Amino acid sequence: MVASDMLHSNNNTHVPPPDHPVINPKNYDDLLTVVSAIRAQVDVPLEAEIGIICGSGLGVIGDQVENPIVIPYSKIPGFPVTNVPGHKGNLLFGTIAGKKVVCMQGRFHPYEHQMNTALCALPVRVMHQFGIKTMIVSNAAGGINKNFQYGDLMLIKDHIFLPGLAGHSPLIGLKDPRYGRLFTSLHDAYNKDLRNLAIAVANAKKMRLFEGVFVMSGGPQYESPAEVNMFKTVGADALGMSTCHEVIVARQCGITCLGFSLITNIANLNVENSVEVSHAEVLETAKEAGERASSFVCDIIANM
Ligand SMILES: O=P(O)(O)O[C@@H]1C[C@H](O)[C@@H](CO)O1
Ligand SMILES: Nc1nc2[nH]cnc2c(=O)[nH]1
Repeated sequence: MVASDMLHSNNNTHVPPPDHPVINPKNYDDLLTVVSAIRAQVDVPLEAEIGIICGSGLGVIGDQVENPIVIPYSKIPGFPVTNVPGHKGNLLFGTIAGKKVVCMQGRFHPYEHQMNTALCALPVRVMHQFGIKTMIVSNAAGGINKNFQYGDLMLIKDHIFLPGLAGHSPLIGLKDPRYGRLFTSLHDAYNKDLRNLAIAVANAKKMRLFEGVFVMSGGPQYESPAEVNMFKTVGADALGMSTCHEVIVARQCGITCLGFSLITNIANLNVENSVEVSHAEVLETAKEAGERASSFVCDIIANM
């Protein structure tokens, strides 16, 4: 086993104390307590207009934040922590291209937290409390579309949220009206104007950029070839283990979303010549493509 494949022997520097209790994500007052705890960490007012979520190995996007205030997740009472290699576990406040941003340098995956998608999407609600109106979300994904190559970027135009369809929606059980509409519409989950802006930016940079449908499975195992074929049949172009629950919560909060996948591996479609998929490979591709992805995000923000 490669070191970076080991889930609990990781490169995170912020290991939480063992008694780090996590809040109830379905209690709105608990959310406000977390927000107050974050505000209490610094003596300057914290606010942001754009939220960013960095996918596996894409923490380099966070390195673009200027004059960052860095708050480790482990220092935020009630906040979950991540143990997945390639996710640093910091909340950053600062600017990109003169715009105020808050960046999650590392996310929470439902497979790490007993499929508690509401808890994993909690940071989106936190970022909303700090004022974000727009969210840029990224992930590392396996490519299904036959045109994809390692390191390609795919704008997410729509999603298939398999855990959500199977009863793991982050909106289940929310009773407090302050959360917003329970029956959230996903008709424009990945905003068309923002996608058009991203396409214009990619064209100006002469970058390869695709648009496609992202499917989220529960993980943490990668998909079997038969499963990949099933997802291909229903119209998916790329496969991951995150993002959909975050975007759903963002839409409930009224946040406009832009999402993209970095194609870190090619998903196996043929059982007879399938190859091993590993998180080490995912991180390796993300490392190679990270600078391109972060420059793309910065240019989008500059043009917003
Ligand atoms: O945080 P993301 O969704 O980018 O992470 C992907 C999905 C799994 O956590 C991991 C698999 O290699 O990368
Ligand atoms: N589900 C899933 N997530 C990924 N993240 C990076 N690659 C993959 C993949 O092939 N499948």
